[in-house]
Amino acid sequence: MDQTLTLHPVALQSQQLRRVRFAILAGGGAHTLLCWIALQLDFFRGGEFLFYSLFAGIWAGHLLFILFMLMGLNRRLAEPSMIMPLMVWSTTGLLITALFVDQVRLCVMLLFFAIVQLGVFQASLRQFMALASYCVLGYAIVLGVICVYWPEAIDARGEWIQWGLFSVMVVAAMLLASEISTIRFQLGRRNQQLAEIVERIHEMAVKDELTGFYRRRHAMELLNNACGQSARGAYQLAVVYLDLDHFKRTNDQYGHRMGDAVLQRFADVARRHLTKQDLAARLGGEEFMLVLPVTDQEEARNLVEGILMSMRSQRFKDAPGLMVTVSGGLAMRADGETPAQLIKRADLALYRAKETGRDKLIIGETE
Ligand SMILES: Nc1nc2c(ncn2[C@@H]2O[C@H](COP(=O)(O)OP(=O)(O)OP(=O)(O)O)[C@@H](O)[C@H]2O)c(=O)[nH]1
Repeated sequence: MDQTLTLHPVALQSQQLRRVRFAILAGGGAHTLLCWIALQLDFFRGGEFLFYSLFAGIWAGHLLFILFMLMGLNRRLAEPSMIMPLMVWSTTGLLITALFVDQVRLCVMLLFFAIVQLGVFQASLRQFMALASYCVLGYAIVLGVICVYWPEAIDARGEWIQWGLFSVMVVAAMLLASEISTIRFQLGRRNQQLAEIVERIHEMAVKDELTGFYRRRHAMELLNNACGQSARGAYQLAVVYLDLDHFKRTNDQYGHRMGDAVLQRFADVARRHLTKQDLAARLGGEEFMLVLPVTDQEEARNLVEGILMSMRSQRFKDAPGLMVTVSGGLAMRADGETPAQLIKRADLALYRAKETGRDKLIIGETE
């Protein structure tokens, strides 16, 4: 029965994915170029074969990520931009190559800051911390391995000093990321509050406060849509006008507040009989409209008779003698019939129900 407004951020997501794909290509390209220059300058221990084998593996990983995105498989993931796996993979690429580029190791490791900026607006602070720890520890392990296996290739003291500097820079970057993360969190909360306010204003504009049913104007728009869908053969459509009997008497005898309670009780009872596809509106005072997509007239009649019967059996604690009945007029949408004609027939049927004794449902005839 509820119509909710949902914002579908598909465009935003695809823009984000394009950005990620570009970052993979640009970042991967910069990393490859830097190591290739190192290779040309004879700084790449292991030579050409190792260089090409390593980068074939790294690029295979990058291209797998891109392929995964192009095939749309990432949309099934909780985090479609796959920022965290991507950052971990790219950092791993840096660490592996850092093992072989002796003179420009720090330059290669500095590319980590380019990797971090990829997730600056998406990853959480905890994710950043985990990635930073992985990178700093990984860098330390790389240096440890070199010290053990190729001690002659490096100046260990100088390398550890560089590692210390790098670690300090990473901590500073994490503090900045934490600031950004806090701002992002506050903005997110503000956005959430705004969305809730907009939702509430929308609810107030389209829904009646007392019963929670749609107001007349919005209900007529929804009825137009439902008529269109019914005309395209989606379903048969029943429009029902319902009116509480002798409601003025209820107000006069038991007071306006009791009258309000009766209206709310009617709404609760009707709601229990309706499904998500049905639409209920308060047209004004004690007059209501139901729009029911059904398979046939019988289904609609049974549903409305159920509401009428339930209302008959309602009792009110503050007004023990009060019995509330409801009259109704039902019209099935005929081929080519406009919403206005359909409403008119339902209203006429309601009028006849009132004229012929109330507490009953009359089916409107087709013209
Ligand atoms: N308590 C309450 N009463 C309302 C509200 N809106 C309209 N009414 C009252 O509903 C009553 C409607 O009375 P009528 O139109 O004469 O209809 P009725 O007494 O139900 O008579 P029939 O429809 O012919 O059975 C009026 O007394 C209105 O003041 C509301 O929101 N709350």
